[in-house]
Amino acid sequence: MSDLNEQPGLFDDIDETLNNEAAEPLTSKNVAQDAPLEDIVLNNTITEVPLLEYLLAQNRLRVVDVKLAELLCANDIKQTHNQLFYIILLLCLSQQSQHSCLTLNEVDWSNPFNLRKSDFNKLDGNVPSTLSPFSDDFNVHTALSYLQSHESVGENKPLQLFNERLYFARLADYEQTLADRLLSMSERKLNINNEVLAELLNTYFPADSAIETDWQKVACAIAATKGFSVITGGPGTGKTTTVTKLLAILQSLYKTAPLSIKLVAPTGKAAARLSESILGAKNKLTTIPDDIKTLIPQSAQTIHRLLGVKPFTNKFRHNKSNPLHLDVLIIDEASMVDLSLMAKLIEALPAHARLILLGDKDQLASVDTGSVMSDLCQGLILGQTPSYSQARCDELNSLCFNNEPKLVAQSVSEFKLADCVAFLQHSYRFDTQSGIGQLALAVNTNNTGILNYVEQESTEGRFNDVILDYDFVAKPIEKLVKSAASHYAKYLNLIAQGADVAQVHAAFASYQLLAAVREGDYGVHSLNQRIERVLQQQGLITVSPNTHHYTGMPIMVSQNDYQLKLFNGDIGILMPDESNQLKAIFIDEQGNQRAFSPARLPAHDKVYVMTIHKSQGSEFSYTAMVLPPLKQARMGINRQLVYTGITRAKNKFELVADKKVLQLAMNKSVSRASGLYERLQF
Ligand SMILES: Nc1ncnc2c1ncn2[C@@H]1O[C@H](COP(=O)(O)OP(=O)(O)OP(=O)(O)O)[C@@H](O)[C@H]1O
Repeated sequence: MSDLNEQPGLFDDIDETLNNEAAEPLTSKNVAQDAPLEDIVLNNTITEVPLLEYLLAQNRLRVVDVKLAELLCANDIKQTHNQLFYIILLLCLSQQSQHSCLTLNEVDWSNPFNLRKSDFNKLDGNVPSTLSPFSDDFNVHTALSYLQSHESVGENKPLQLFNERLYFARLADYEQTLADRLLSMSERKLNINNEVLAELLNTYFPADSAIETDWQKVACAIAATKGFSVITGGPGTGKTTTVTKLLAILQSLYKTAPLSIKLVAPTGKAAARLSESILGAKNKLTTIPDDIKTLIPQSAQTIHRLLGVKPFTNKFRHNKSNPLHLDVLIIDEASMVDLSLMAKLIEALPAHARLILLGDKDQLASVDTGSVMSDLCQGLILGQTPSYSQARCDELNSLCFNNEPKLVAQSVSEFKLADCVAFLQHSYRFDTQSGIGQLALAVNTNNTGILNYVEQESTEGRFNDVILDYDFVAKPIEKLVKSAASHYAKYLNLIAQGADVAQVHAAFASYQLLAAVREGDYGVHSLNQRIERVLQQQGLITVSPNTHHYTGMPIMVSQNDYQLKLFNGDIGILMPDESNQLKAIFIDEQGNQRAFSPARLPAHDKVYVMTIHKSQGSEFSYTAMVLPPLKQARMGINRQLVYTGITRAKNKFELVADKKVLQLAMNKSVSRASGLYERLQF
């Protein structure tokens, strides 16, 4: 099965949820605190105890999972207890890897924990006699028949089945809520004058003979004619430009009663970036009349701020019974939004609202459970028309192309929302002359031909926006640390010169070193130390052994603090304030400066280097990325991770990696188990 057996904690931040959920109903994540192994009293029907002990000793399973499985199987009859117990453990494992469910027909029942017999050779004492606790003839049908008659499975029960998927009830409910609301939004009849809409589309997207199909125009037509839509595309394909034109079109259509539009993103950084991009697009788009421009908001906020966090709960001020006051909601960086947050957000929308999701379907999935964006974008292929129905093609051809049959139905889609999804396919930022764009394409499509081309062009100096350093033998890490220090010298010099906070922050954010892992020589911890040491040697910072904080230290908050309104992922820089007191100064998504004394800060880390996961939603003019050596890379490096890292770069990208690791990543695409798409099938 997919990546059920990966150990995420080793590589990424998936234990650090963006929305700090607490007090949720029963799941393996929140059922109880971990207890010592000896506290487990196993039901005497449990077989393969050495296997269980091995999984616990290897930290593959947690005691809390075992307790939960025991609890849910407490009343089972002897014959099924053992199997159900182990199935629930598999569900716990699946959820720890941020899957929404356990896909029963993908489980390898002969080796469900993906173990190697050779690993048992090193064991003393109780050696497992088998890789699987299930009998040889056990299969998905047996599993289903046991589960269907199980007292913990079903409506209003802790576990739920949907087709061949097993869920903790909470996640099944979120998925169903989301599917129902998206469908009803997409089916809502909108009162639009198609002639006026076609005219507006032609004004903002005049026919261009150089473009085969103007996908931006198609995207606008899709989003203007549906209550729910998705606009996806790679870096620089014009998502912000398109949505700005879309908002101009919508405000023109509803000129007599302007729409209340809200822009949100999952993190403060992403919201700040969206505000900046919308402002940039508004300034560039001279075809939008000024009276319409004033009706397009340019200030974005975080989803949490929009919903109104209730401190210390997992609840929001706005919900089904207290809906948001808005007509249109745009969610940028939607791939970062997890299932639970998306479901809560959708529930809080008033019945008449339109929802538009923006993002890159190929980026890393959300930190917490689910993969909503990629579920909704399943089946999109670069260079191909998405599977719109014939009726939708006719409608779009009439709105966008004066009835020219540019869009032709390819095949009948089984997906009920297929007509709501727009795919931007041409990058305006990274054309074929851009090494960054080509490298991102090579990785995203696992195309070694394009990779070879990028290598050749960058070696011969034709792609000067990409540096590929594969030379692991020559200890490139020294070079990388020195190079990072020389970049960071710029913002440190600005602090020394007393430059203003905005300038210092901008200089810091112009360069960022990303690492795929936390531990080891190529991990965040070690690299942070090394860069700090070089900066200290160069006299750019003064780190004293007695104080944890110093002038120039860049930090990233790692825990939400609702009181201070500082959130996981916020970046601050320590510098003296007007009264020469050392303060951590942050700039929020509205551009406001906020200073905190270091002692008051919530948990935070140094951030000369950040994980690729943490970099999602940000972009840096110069992005450097280091991947760990092959041995360490095998577990957690994948295509989505590397693609996300590359696409953070705006002007220059530097990769330090063993080429074999890059190839390994390109070959390994990961997906999360989810039933969202299935719930939206005809
Ligand atoms: N149709 C177009 N013709 C020419 N330039 C365009 C067009 N659409 C977008 N651009 C330009 O391409 C660049 C990227 O556009 P935009 O910021 O809208 O893309 P994006 O997909 O939102 O990018 P990001 O990767 O930052 O999310 C901008 O400079 C924009 O002005």
